[in-house]
Amino acid sequence: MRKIEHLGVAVSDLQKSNELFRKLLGKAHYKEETVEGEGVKTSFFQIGETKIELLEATKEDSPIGKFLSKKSEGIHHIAFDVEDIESEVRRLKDAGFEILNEVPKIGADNKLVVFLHPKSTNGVLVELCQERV
Ligand SMILES: CC[C@H](C(=O)O)C(=O)SCCNC(=O)CCNC(=O)[C@H](O)C(C)(C)COP(=O)(O)OP(=O)(O)OC[C@H]1O[C@@H](n2cnc3c(N)ncnc32)[C@H](O)[C@@H]1OP(=O)(O)O
Ligand SMILES: [Co+2]
Repeated sequence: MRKIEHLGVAVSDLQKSNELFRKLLGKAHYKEETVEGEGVKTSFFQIGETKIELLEATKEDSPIGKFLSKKSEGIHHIAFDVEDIESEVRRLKDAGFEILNEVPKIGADNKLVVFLHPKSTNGVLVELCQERV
């Protein structure tokens, strides 16, 4: 793990939250991107070395849709930047963490991503991100 890549925040209305975070952070988001496979539309704010990723569900039956139906808006996951996602998956699996998708999938912001189940990470949904070349 090289650094915190982003903090994922689940929101109900991406445009409203873009404006709120623009006021909060004093700068606008640098991109919006929909990840069809995840049923999510994202918006990214760069803050120093790390980012805030706002996440709005594009369909009810999606991780963010389910999260918002059971909980409220707020912090959804923490993402770590890794150099070699496949070796990190092997290391973490050997260390007893539950990997949700052993095969990395395409994420937002030009990344390959893997998620760990929160029940094996003290209740924190963890995402691993590797820059796609
Ligand atoms: C990839 C695009 C983008 C990127 O950065 O590139 C993203 O980050 S997309 C983010 C959205 N995608 C995901 O989150 C994929 C991984 N998530 C999942 O597979 C599910 O959401 C999962 C397995 C974490 C939860 O599934 P589900 O909601 O169907 O199950 P439950 O509601 O029964 O939850 C089980 C258990 O986990 C707790 N939970 C659920 N979500 C979270 C969370 N975000 N943080 C912490 N804990 C969470 C939930 O409370 C249940 O706990 P329990 O004690 O059993 O009540
Ligand atoms: Co993320």
